[in-house]
Amino acid sequence: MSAASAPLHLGTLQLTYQVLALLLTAFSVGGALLAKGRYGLWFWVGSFATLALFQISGAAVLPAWDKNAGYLIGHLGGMLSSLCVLLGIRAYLGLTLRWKQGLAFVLGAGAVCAALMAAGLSPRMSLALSLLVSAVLRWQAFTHLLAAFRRHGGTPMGFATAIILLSVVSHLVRTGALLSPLGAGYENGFQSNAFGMLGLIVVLVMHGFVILLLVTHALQREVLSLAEHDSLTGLLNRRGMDARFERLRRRAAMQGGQSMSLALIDVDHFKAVNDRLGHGAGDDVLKGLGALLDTLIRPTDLAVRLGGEEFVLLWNGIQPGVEGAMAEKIRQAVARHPFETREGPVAVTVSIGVTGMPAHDGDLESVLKRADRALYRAKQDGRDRVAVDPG
Ligand SMILES: Nc1nc2c(ncn2[C@@H]2O[C@H](COP(=O)(O)OP(=O)(O)OP(=O)(O)O)[C@@H](O)[C@H]2O)c(=O)[nH]1
Repeated sequence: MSAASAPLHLGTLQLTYQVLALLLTAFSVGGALLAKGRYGLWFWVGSFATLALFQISGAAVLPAWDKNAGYLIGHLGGMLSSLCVLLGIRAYLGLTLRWKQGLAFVLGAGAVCAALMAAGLSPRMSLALSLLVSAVLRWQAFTHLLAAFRRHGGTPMGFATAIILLSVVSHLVRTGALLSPLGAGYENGFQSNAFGMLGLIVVLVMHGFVILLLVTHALQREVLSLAEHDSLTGLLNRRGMDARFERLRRRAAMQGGQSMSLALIDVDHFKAVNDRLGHGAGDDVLKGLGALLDTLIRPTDLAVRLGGEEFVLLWNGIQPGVEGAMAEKIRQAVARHPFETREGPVAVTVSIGVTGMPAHDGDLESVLKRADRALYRAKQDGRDRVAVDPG
């Protein structure tokens, strides 16, 4: 990492690298400010800044005092930068940071590097060790990203994962090269310094790409989530239900054809609530109903706001024939629940049309039609009741 810190003067190449590193730092600070510090971007900024600052001080300042300290500070900078990459990815994925353990690991490795050089071993060995430590930290970052990619997919996440893996490989290759006869000229040779600086620039550009890819991935997920959720209640909307239904149906079919049931829920005389208390209070009722329905289902079931005052519950993996009783429990829970609104508590009732379907031949359109037929009956029969369509 700190091949750049070897010469005691700032050559043209070195200056170019450091200007580039500072420009990239400024660029990512701007990006982080724009993104309001989300996605753990500050750690990425840290990774740039650490590399740049440590390289500059390692190359330009400390060697005048102690050449080995110059090397050491550069090697430490490389490891801290890799730690920033790991923390950035952990923050981005919402994992606990564990920065104290990371810092202790890096500082411990730094102490070993210092001891190696104090014992008369070449800075080459210290660099090799620090690159190995960086590879370990980056490998952890890679495993986190890979797990996230397996869960969520997405091309940008795939590329980001591949780039981090590439950076692990490049660190290992550099370690190998340093330990082989190829690394012999590390301390003095202009060529190996040039090679080292080129490596650093590649790492910085890689970091830049990973940031862009992760931000793209996060934005893509945000847009998809907005498109599939209802803004008032936060429940899935029709599009979100369509997207998940097929997956649920296939899973239920694979698990031995367990059946699914769909309940279509409609608030009774909702127009009267709006007319009496205003649209705002009506919205509060819908929000409260959405929240209540969400608490009444299992995490594997779906709660959906289909539109207006119409909701859907989709139960999967239930025994055939129990859907009527389940819908009745929902009806009673709604009737008992006072909904908090800006105009005070409001009580509403719901009518529910419910129907079951064998998982293997469920077709959402026809199931919805059957539930709608049952709902129509529940309304006709006087509301605040459940009607079952036998399918
Ligand atoms: N506050 C609010 N009202 C909505 C929203 N979407 C639809 N509505 C209202 O919901 C009411 C639905 O009225 P209707 O379809 O006549 O049904 P209802 O009054 O509930 O009567 P029944 O369903 O026959 O019991 C209409 O007044 C719509 O304006 C919404 O997002 N917020």
